[in-house]
Amino acid sequence: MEKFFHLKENGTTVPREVMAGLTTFFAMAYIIVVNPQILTQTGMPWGGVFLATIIASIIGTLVMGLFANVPYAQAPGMGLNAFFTYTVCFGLGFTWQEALAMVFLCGCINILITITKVRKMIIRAIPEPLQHAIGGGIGLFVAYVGLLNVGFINFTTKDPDSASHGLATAATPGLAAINNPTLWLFLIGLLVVIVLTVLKVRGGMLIAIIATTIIGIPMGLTTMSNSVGLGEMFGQLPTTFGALFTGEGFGSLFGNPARIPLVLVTIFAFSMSDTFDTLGTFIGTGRRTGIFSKADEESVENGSGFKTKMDKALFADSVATSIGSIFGTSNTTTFVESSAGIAAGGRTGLTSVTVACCFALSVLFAPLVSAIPGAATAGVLVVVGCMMAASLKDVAWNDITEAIPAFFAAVFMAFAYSISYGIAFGFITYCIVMVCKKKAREVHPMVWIVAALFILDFICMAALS
Ligand SMILES: Nc1nc2[nH]cnc2c(=O)[nH]1
Repeated sequence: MEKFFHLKENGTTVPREVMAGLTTFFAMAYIIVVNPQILTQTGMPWGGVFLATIIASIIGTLVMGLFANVPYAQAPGMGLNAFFTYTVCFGLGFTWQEALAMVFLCGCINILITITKVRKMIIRAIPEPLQHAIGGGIGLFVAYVGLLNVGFINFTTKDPDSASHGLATAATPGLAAINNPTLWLFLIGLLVVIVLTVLKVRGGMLIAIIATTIIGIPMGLTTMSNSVGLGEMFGQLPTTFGALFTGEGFGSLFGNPARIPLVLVTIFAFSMSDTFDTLGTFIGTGRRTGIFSKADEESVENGSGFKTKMDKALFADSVATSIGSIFGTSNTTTFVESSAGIAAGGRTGLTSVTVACCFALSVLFAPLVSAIPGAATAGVLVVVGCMMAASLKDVAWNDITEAIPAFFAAVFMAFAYSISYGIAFGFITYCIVMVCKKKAREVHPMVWIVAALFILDFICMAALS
């Protein structure tokens, strides 16, 4: 164990890693039920997506732990499963088999830009203040994921008459009325995790999740209502497994030449979002905790192959998407919830292996795992977000030229509910600021390229919508 994971060298122990793994798993276990809820709207079978979600998470997380030896867990991401269902299938009219084929190609592009070190070159090119802003912004994003999951922040639909007055008709965000048991349980959980964190109780996050789940029993919130038979689940897996390679997947995707530009633009949008989601997660969580050192990030030209932790972690992330799509799920990505386990002391791949074991057990204990209410984990995500927001202190906020790109990167991440779009706005405004300062030449070519690609992405998305 010691030899494989280098626990001493990373200043950690087996119990700490296992505790961190459990913390990360409980913080992200909701994806096991939420991902099927979203993807089945496209017509995919529940049991098949449920198993695909777990299998993709196990494989992706194991590769991360055993190959890269870093404490990150992977699962199908919430941003991209919504994009898969609502934009690609509902909006653009692709079938779920065709959408899976595009996710597979997006995974292949990820692998290509990882082995050619393009992803790492992008990381290196990001100016330091933007890196801090991305780290802090991920904190805002994590906290927002928690608040939205539990409905503490909700959206009230505006009066449709607003349109006739030239006003936006979309929903207005606001604080929910605290008049239901879910929000009471969330506040209890938040209180528990704040107290345990401030008192520096070891395993405080995990204790908070378990305690809140137990408190939820008499409140009727910790229930096993999501149970499905194992036989039923395995019976449905063949419907999703390999569906992308059939005539309904790749066969039909490239069968109509008139639709190929649309297919290419959609794959491009998938890839931009997936790539920058991961970069943001690694930069945001890995730097401050020392999981990835600066030297690790900078070693890009010094070697070929996968020599550093960062190279291996990026590779682990890139293979998971294609593997997940073969089993039947949208893009698998490195979860920001891994930061809960990192905050609990996780530093090596043993944390990830623990998460992967929990995912494997969750097939057998599906009703039990799905019984953990969102209200029990949301408080942990808010406090983890608060810890990660510390990176914002390294931005020189009184220098407006640094503050503008940093603000856009950090705050848009939460406003747009997308790590990638936060990074997009950070890059674009950074280029604008540098041009105004007559320092355009100092901008790394990679930053120009990425900013231009994001603008192209926004134009394509606007044209398609
Ligand atoms: N990085 C990341 N973490 C997540 N956790 C839940 N959904 C996501 C996602 O889309 N990206």
